[in-house]
Amino acid sequence: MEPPQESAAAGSRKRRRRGGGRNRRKPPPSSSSQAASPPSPPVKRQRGAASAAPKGRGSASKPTSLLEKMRARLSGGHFRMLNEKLYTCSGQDAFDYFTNEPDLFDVYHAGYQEQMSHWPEQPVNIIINWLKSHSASWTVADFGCGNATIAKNVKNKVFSIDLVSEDPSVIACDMAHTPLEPSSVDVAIFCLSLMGTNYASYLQEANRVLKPSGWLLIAEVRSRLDPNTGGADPDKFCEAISELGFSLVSKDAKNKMFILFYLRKKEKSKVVKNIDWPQLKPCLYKRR
Ligand SMILES: C[S@@+](CC[C@H](N)C(=O)[O-])C[C@H]1O[C@@H](n2cnc3c(N)ncnc32)[C@H](O)[C@@H]1O
Repeated sequence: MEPPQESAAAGSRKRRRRGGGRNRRKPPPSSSSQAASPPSPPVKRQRGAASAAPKGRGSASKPTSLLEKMRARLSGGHFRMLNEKLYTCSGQDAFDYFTNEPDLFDVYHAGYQEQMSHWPEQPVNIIINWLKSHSASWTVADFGCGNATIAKNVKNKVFSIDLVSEDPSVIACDMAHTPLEPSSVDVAIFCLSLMGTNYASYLQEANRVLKPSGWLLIAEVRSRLDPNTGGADPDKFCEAISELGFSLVSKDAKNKMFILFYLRKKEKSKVVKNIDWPQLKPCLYKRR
């Protein structure tokens, strides 16, 4: 598979800098708190900072002046608004929204990184280690890649997919409809990214692009899958994915903030119509 073309993305970035920026769907690669309580405010995202930030330490520097404090408070509120939007609208609506306002992607990710800096462990790091312990020749699709941390930390060929492309290697699209070829990837990853109300269509897309026996890794916020706090029943969630054509290999529920599911695409599966997908509770962050 060829990587997405650089020129289109570079053009897209230039257009955004001019203020009229829009996402461009890249040409298809050819065959080839959780309610965490935020103490410190989000800061502007640094590229690649996700994996570089030491655990348990915020990437934010402490605001000193009153003006800085007010700015931080405003951007924290903005992050929570964007986060709620992503959890309560469809992928297509989210794509249209961020395409029209691509700078909001930075606002969202600054706030997201700030929240993650308080998590004792980040699921993306566990996934990176899992990939490193398997074949580097596997092709990976990272659905909802954010800062493309996975692509930056493994040797594998990674198709990084998100609503906005700030890097030529990231494919900007609604991940319900990617330009990837059918049966073309060995691993599909959703790391805290099953956000839209139509999340089932993202998993259907992963099913389409995965090779038979390919791996599906899903990390989700614990509270979204906790029936005791209004979340979905994790067994029902797994049952629905199984009806889509996957077998659960293992479930890692030992982390405080998230659950990780390791599934494999069945060699052959009969098509189940009308799968009963449980609703995943939006993960809304409290104001700290
Ligand atoms: C919570 S962030 C996680 C980012 C990254 N996976 C990580 O673990 O650091 C979720 C990401 O999914 C992306 N996302 C949500 N819905 C999407 C959609 N329909 N299509 C593409 N990306 C989407 C968001 O833009 C965001 O970057």
